[in-house]
Amino acid sequence: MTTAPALAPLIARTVAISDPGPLLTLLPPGPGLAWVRHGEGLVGWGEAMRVNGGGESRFDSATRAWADVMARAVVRDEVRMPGTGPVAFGSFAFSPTSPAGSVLVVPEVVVGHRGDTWWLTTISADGALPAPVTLAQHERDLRAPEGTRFTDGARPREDWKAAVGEAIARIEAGEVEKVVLARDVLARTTDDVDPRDMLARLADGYPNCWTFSVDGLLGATPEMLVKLERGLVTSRVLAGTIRRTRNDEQDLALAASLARSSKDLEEHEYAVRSVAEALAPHCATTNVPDSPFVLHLPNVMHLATDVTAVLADGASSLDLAAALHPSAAVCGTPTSAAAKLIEAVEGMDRARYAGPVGWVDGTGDGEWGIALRSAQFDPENPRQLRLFAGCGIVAGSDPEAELAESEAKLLPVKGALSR
Ligand SMILES: C=C(O[C@H]1C=CC=C(C(=O)O)[C@@H]1O)C(=O)O
Repeated sequence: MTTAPALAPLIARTVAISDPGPLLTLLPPGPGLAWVRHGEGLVGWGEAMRVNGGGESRFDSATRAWADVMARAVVRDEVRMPGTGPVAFGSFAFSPTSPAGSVLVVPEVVVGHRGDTWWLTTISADGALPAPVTLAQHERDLRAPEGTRFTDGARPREDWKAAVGEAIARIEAGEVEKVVLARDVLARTTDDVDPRDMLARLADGYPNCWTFSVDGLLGATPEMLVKLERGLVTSRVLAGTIRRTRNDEQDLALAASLARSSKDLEEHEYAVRSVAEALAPHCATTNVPDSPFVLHLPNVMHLATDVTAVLADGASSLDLAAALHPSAAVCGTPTSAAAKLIEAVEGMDRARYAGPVGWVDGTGDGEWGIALRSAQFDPENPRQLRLFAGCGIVAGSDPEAELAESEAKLLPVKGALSR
């Protein structure tokens, strides 16, 4: 783990501001940070502090580093809402063995919006007062470029289908009940991609999702691993998917069949159970609805359950994300056997795809989504990105249908990169 700079206290000041325009238009050129849904959320830029980590202890070391920083911080917060005061954006690798590790970034500037309130937080980590900031809007290009080429990533499609077949055989042999297998796709664009345009397209096309950007990982996830706000815990669990057609009537019939599909209900149940069990040690009461609802997104529909709970042990949102990861929505059941099966048959490094991504504030409140429907920029090459999608596999799965489902899940990011 590296923490820099060393011992100067973090100094942060939050003030209310008038509506500065849509959050995503405020990002200046460069690697921006974002967590936005329906126009609300946080954007940040500059880097007051960065904490890199990795391995099994990546969550612990991030939690400890953030607690140390906050213990020494000097904060003047005139707004006092979740997300005001200093915040850290973070992204964690799915697997402890991934070289992608983890990162927490404390920006120098954060702009937030919630309801009728907008705020500006300025942060410094060198002991000096934060520099004043003038906000400016930057028009974004919502039209995706032409000429982007997509090619198979670590494995050709036929190989991936064979891996799904292998997973089904192992499920039938009783090794696991459910496993999530993912694949990657490479995108090569003809011009440099401006991440801010990509974010604007994702937010425009998928307003019900959380559009995020942390350290070159961008996406629009529909799945909230955990949100903690003043003691109330919420988690949106997704598992069980059907592709949308372009016909509303047909989609309604498909939604009804999804809600009755025993294969999808089984896949969903595993995911809900894994979340409820992981929250239980931290919470006084947990409310799990009896049956899921169908979440309609422009590309797919999912079985969805909103789990709510009341925090009992003072855990932070980052602690809860660590306890919940990896849920059965991205790993499987039982967790450790499914993780081993993924290592054995998936054939790629997921890096930070399917890991927690989000933010935490100085009180521990925060929002951590699962980094789905996402792409990782190549730090060496702004014309190359790695896209990811995965599918829950149970005994009743079919490799061809899973490949088609993975393609449907790639649509948001593909659509943000090509016309
Ligand atoms: C693993 C992914 O989706 C998960 C979330 C929702 C539905 C899923 C499914 O039906 O397989 C997956 O569990 C992905 O989008 O890459």
